[in-house]
Amino acid sequence: MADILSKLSEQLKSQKPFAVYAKPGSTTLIGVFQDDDSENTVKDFSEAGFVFAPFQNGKIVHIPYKNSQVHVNDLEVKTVGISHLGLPPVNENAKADFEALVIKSVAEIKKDNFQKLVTSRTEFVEARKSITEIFSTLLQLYPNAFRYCFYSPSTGLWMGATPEQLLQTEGDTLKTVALAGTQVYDAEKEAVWGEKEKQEQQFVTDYIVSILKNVTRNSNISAPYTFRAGNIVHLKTDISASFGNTTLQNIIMALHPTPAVCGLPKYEARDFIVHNEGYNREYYSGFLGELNHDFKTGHPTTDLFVNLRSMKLWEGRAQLFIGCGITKDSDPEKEFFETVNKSMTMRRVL
Ligand SMILES: C=C(O[C@@H]1C=C(C(=O)O)C=C[C@H]1O)C(=O)O
Repeated sequence: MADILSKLSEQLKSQKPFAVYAKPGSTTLIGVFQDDDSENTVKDFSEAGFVFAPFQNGKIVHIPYKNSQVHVNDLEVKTVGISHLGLPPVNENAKADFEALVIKSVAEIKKDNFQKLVTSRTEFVEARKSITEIFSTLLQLYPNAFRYCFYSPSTGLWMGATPEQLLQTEGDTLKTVALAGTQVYDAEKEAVWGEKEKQEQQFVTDYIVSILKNVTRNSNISAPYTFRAGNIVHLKTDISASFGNTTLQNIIMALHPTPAVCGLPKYEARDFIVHNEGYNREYYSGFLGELNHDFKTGHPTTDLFVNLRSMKLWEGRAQLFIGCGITKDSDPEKEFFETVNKSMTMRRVL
C-alpha cells in the first residue's frame, strides 16, 4: 500500500494522470499510473482503461491501460471507527441560497414540469492534512464504498467514497442500481422509510427499468432495501439484465445521468440544474471507473460508479459537492441538512 501511495505523490508532482482505487468491500488497492502527461479522451466507449466523466459537458478523460503501469496491493486494514465529528456551524447564506433553490424546484414539480429534480451545492473547506493522509483515512473509513483518488491535468485532483454503482458488466450480463432516499444511520434502530423517500426511489427504479427495456433483455429487479453508506443510509434496488443487440456506449448514455443525480424528465432536469444551481458541477455526479478492462484480473469487464460523496482538492483546500433529490413533498430546511449530513463523509477525512 505504501508504495502505491508514494507513487501517487510522485505522479502528482510530475502532473501525470493516475487513478488509485478500491472497490466496495474489497481490500485490494489498485493504482493505474499513466506513463506520460498526455491527456486521452473517450471517443466511443470501446477504449480499455480507467475513465473519468463529467456530469454534462466536458472531457471524458481516459487512462489507457496500454499506456500505464498498474500496481495491485493489499490494503492494510486498520480498524478506524467513524469519528463523531459534530456537524459544522451553519453558513446562513449557503442555507438561504440552497433553500431558495429547493423552493423553486418544488414549485416546478408542482407545475408538473418535473417529477423529480436533484439539486446540489458546493462548499470550500480547509484541508490541512497531506493528500496521502486524507486518502488513507478515506480508504479505511468507508470499506463498502468505491474509494478513489484521480488526477489529470485538466480535471485536477479528485477524491471520493461513492455508494452508487452506475454499471457493471460481465459477459452478457449487466448490473446497475437505483439508489435514493436518505436518512442518518442509527445503530440502535432499523430504518423506517416514509412515502416521500419511497416515491423518490421508485422514480429512479422505474426510469432505469424502462430505459433498460429498450436496449436490453430479461431484466431482474430486487425489492428495495436499506443500504448503509458511512453515517447515512439509502434505499436501494438491484437491477440486472442481458445485453441485447446494443453497445456499451448506448447503455452508458441511456443510464447517465440517472434520476438519482439529475431528475425526470432527464434532459429538461439537466438544463434546469445547469441554469439554476449557480455553480459548475464539473465531475461531481459524473461517473468513473474501469472501462472494458479489470485492472486486477485483466478481464474485459466494465465497472463504473457515480461520482458522489466526492471533492476536488488543492494544497490546503477542498471543494465538496453535495446534493439531494427533490420531490413535491420536499421540505427546504430538511433538504439543506441532508446535504450537511452527506458532506460529513468528506469532512471526516480532512
Ligand atoms: C446527490 C447525491 O446523492 C443522491 C441522492 C440521494 C437522495 O436524495 O436521497 C441519495 C443517494 C444518491 O443517489 C449526493 O450524495 O450528492
